Order: sequence, then structure tokens, then C-alpha cells
Amino acid sequence: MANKITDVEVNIGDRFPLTIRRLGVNGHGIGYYKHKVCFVPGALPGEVVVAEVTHVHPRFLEAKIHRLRKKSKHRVTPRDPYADVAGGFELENLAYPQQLAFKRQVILDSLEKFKPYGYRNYEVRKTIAAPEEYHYRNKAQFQVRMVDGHVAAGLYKPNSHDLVDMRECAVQMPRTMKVVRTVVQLIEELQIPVYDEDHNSGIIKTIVVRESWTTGELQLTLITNTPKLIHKRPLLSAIADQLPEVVSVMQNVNPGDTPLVWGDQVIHLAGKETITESLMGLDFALSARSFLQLNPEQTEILYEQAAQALELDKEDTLIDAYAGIGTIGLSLAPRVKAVRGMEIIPEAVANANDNARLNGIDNAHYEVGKAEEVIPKWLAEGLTFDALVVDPPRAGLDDELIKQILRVKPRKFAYVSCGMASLARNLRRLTSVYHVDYIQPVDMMPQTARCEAVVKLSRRR
Ligand SMILES: C[S@@+](CC[C@H](N)C(=O)[O-])C[C@H]1O[C@@H](n2cnc3c(N)ncnc32)[C@H](O)[C@@H]1O
Repeated sequence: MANKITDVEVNIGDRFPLTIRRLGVNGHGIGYYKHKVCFVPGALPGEVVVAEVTHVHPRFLEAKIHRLRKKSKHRVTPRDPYADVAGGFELENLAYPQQLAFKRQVILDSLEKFKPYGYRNYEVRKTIAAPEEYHYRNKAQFQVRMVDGHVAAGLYKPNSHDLVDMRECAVQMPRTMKVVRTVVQLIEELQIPVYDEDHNSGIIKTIVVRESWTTGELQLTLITNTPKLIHKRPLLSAIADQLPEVVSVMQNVNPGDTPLVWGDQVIHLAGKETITESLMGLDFALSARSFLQLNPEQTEILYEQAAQALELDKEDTLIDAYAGIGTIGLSLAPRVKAVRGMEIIPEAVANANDNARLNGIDNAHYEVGKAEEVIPKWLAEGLTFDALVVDPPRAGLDDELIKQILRVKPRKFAYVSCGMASLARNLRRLTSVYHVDYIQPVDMMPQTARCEAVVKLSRRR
């Protein structure tokens, strides 16, 4: 395919030397070919590559490294053999201190888009490093497909549905990988049909394994296309024999060809329904569909940052919005008068209320619902609150929720964000009432381009 970008004819397969100027938000190297942006995955700032065009878009190019002519002094050898081919390891070839600097820069770049609003003045602190650069990830969520006549489990190549069969993975906790690979072998031996996207047939779509950092308990969830799981008995008996560390086996039914990984129906197959993780000195029961931060050791540091940003006292009523299993609110409950929280996954809310009881906390209560709907309902019921912590998914805060926050103006406000573009967009509106005291990046996912930050906001006088 040829495409004319202004005065330059560019074709897929064209090669040219390219100097990499910086990294984009997705961790890809950026250079300029005849004034057009060219993204090159795996290329690092300061490097000169011979780029080979892989996609031509109207406003930019994508290319791969054909040859590395000049190497960055910060380039390191990735531990993962799949780092170049599977998505999710974008920075594994970059030395860790530079990864940390990149994550801070992503925040600055995201804010820069809103520069007329004075964002250059915000204090964006240095990224807090993770205690472990590898083997930190407590959850493996791998697609299962047939590849070359064998059952394969892993991640897709970027922008494709080509599955990379991952036999090892340096960012995963090792026991999660052992469970994945054993289950893959069992599926193959028992000839349980795996999902076929082209024909929307077969059964097993995804394997999810979660490990508790503190108790060592493992939970296996098989996400299936149908409620029926053939050869269930021999599968469960082999899991019990070969993987005694798996204390909970669940099934989630997600029928059809859908971009969503999880469905609504959860079936309990064996063992317990939850595993227990301990964070901030509290025990948390965790159901299969409930969210938990992926890097447990660093989670405590993230929450401590949220606590510092909130500066709570005993008279405060705190709202824990987007609560998951209540980890943030419950860890702060002893410091305040009351905690109210909400979350959209019903099992997570059940976990949060059980977790309050389990830990002898009687001043916290969680409800099922969307933040943007539950908070106005509470306000209509007469609830007043002094402090708010929000921890939304990557898409950020709903417009309606922002409106409510700007109306109520809680005195103490911390925003925990995993999406820097939505954070910058949301701050643009929030700063009509709030001042950004600082933004503290915390690296939750080394080797990836993903960023997390805690923002301390204080009400303008
Ligand atoms: C990034 S997680 C944070 C969870 C928790 N604070 C933690 O640290 O583990 C975001 C959570 O928000 C939930 N969620 C998504 N949209 C929501 C909404 N509109 N209202 C409330 N919760 C929502 C998700 O199910 C998920 O559990």
C-alpha cells in the first residue's frame, strides 16, 4: 500500500535511517521521517536505527527496527524471550532508572496537552521505584488458543490476535506460571476443546491465575465460552493432584466473540471461593472477578501515598470511590470516623463488607453501584463527607462525578490514577476548585509503559 504523506511517498517495507528522539506514552521510540512522526517499538532515545515501515497512516508511520546502527547506553537485554513480540513488555530493554524517568515524563507530557491551564507549575515528583523489577505480578491472565496443533496460552502480539505461547514470563510471580503451564498441559491431555474465534466454537477461552503474596494461596479461574465444561471431573482431580497449592478453582462464563475478557456468570468448581491477601496489616478475601492491584508489595507504598495525601483525622468521613475489595478505605478506617465506599462488581462489594467484618472494622460500609450514581444518592440522603479518595479505571472519572465533586468540594481529596491522559483531562476541570499540591508517580508495573500516580488536591481558597 502506498500512501502520500504531504510530499513524501512512503510504502510498507521502505527502509530509512532514523534517529530516535524520545519515547511516546506507549513506550515506543519516536523519530521523524521527513517531518512525520514515526513510531518504532523497542527503539530507545538517542539510538539510530534503520527503520522498516510496517504501517502507513495518514498522519504518522509505524516501523520496526531493521537494524540498530547506534545503541543507547541505557539499552539492556530483556529477560523475557517474548519481550519483542508480545504486548506488555515495552520497556524491558531499558535500564530501570530510565524507566522511572519515562513514567514521570509521561505525566508531564499528558499535562502539557493542557498547558494553557497552567499545568507547567505542578510539582511532579520523582517516580517511586518498585521493590522488585521482576516477578512482582500476582495475576496471569492468558488467552488460550490452538497454535500449530497444540494448546497455547499467552498474550497477543500488539494490534493482532496472534497468540504468543508463553512458557515463562519474568514479570510474573513464578508460581502463577507453573499453574498456567500445568493447566495448559492438562487441557491438551484431556482434549478439552479450546476457543476458536473464527467459528465461535470450543470451550476454554482464558486462564486466570492469582497468587496471594502473603498467604501463598493460588486461585485458578477458567473463562469459558459455555457453562458446560467437558472432562471437568478428571480436570479437577488432576489439578488437586498436581497443583495442591491451588486452593480455589472457579469458572467464569463469557459466551461468544466479545472484546470483554470476563462474563457475568461465576461457577464455583472446587476448594474455596476466595483467596486471602494481607495488605497494610489487614486480611482481604478476594473473589475471582474482584479487582486487586497487580503488584502487592508496591500496593502498600501506593496506599501509604494516598494516606499521606489525604491527611485524615478522627472527625473525617471518607468516601472510598472505585473501591474494589475495600483495600484503600479499610486500611484508612482506623484513622477516621467513618468510611463509605462503592464499586460496580457485586462480589467485590461483598468482599469489601466481609473484609471489614473479618478485620473487626465497624465504621466502614460498601455498596454496589457506579460512583457517579451512588454519591448523589448518598448526598440526597443527607450524607456529608470531608474526604474523598478516587481510584478509577484507566478511563478516569465520569463527567457527572466531576460535577458532584465540584459542587460538594470535599476538603481532603486524593486521586489515585492509572491513566495519565484521563488524569490530565480530569484535572483540567477539577482545578477550577482544587489546587494540585503535587503528583507522586509510583511504579506499579516495571518493564511496562504503564504509569500510576497519586495526586494530592486541596481546595482553593
Ligand atoms: C483501579 S481499580 C481500583 C480498586 C481499588 N481501589 C484498589 O486499589 O484495589 C478500579 C475499580 O473501579 C471499579 N469501577 C469501574 N467503574 C466504576 C464506576 N463507574 N463506579 C464505581 N466503581 C467502578 C472497577 O470494578 C474496579 O474494581
